[in-house]
Amino acid sequence: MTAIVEFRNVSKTFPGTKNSDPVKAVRDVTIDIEAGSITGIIGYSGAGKSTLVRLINALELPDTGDLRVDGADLTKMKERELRNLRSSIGMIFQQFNLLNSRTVAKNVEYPLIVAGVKAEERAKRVTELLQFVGIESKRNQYPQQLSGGQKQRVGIARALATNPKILLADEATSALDPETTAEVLDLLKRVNSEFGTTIVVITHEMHVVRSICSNVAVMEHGKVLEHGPVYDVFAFAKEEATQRFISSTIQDRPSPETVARLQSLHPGTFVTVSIVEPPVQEREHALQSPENTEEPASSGVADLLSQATTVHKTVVFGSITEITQRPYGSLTYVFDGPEADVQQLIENLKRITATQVWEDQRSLLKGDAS
Ligand SMILES: Nc1ncnc2c1ncn2[C@@H]1O[C@H](COP(=O)(O)OP(=O)(O)OP(=O)(O)O)[C@@H](O)[C@H]1O
Repeated sequence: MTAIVEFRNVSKTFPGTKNSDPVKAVRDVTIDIEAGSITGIIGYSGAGKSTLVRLINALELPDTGDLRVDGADLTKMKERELRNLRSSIGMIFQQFNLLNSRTVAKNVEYPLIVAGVKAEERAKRVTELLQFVGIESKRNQYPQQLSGGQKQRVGIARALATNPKILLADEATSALDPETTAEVLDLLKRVNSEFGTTIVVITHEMHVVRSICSNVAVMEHGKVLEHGPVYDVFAFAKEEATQRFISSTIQDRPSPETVARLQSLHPGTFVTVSIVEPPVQEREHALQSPENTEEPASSGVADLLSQATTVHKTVVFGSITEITQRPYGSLTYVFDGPEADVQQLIENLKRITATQVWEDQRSLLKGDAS
């Protein structure tokens, strides 16, 4: 893996005002952003996501730490070099930030004029870009005549005009409806795969991460809590903040209320098992060593269940989805049978996958009219 952005112990504090204390927006962050990746930066409002990303294109400068972008040490650059860096990194925004007094074509042409590209070449490039984002027929219209999705296409064409190696997207789909969001995300995927552009996506929407990102960093209070391949961070989240994020968008486990209702219908021990594959590194290791025949948890779980012949098993809740083309989710079973055999089965399951044994939740149903 080659890093195109390297943060080393980077911090950024905004000075306080008369009425407010200084804000430590980014605290001691050390991460690499992989060249050619689509990396999501997630976290609640105020976590420091925008500041982290604005450090990459030098819209903010670090107070301490080292920051290398495409091999160059940003903290040692002179103002002119910083200006060059800023114009060499594309950026798109939630509110599109188009120039309303200029046509679509003129908006896309603008960065080329700033970069000193000759008129003939500019015209060719603008047409190419508008074709790529699928909006050539609107070239002479003004931004206010366009839908949100069309405006963001113009934003993407403009951001790509100077062939940036890095494209930063700050909540670029948050103002769009779900269908348009999907189209814009597809377009970003094409930018990544056809031009090899590294894309850094700030988002509070987990489905954005699930559908396009290869890597993800989770931020809270200015710190990067976890980062790595999306599947590994999601399936093996260590930090509570990450787990909260995941459960807020992927309802893969029954709520305690659901379990309470199910418990009133089924006698037995309620057990929820995670259905995930091993982390990426372990999987790659397994592929490289043919003697290693480790199975995904789903087949291991199935084997253990079928071996426990004295225990009756009923699936009462299940949600399995895909994250980066790998299974992710859980199944909830009711086990009924001799106590020792049920406990043995649970112990065996715990050895291969995250396994939650539910206490009796039925007290939650008290006062419930239904
Ligand atoms: N220019 C600034 N001056 C002072 N404080 C700032 C400035 N920019 C950001 N902050 C503060 O730094 C903290 C992190 O802000 P930032 O915008 O990076 O977070 P975020 O995770 O992107 O949040 P959001 O999703 O709401 O944009 C916040 O407390 C914010 O108020």
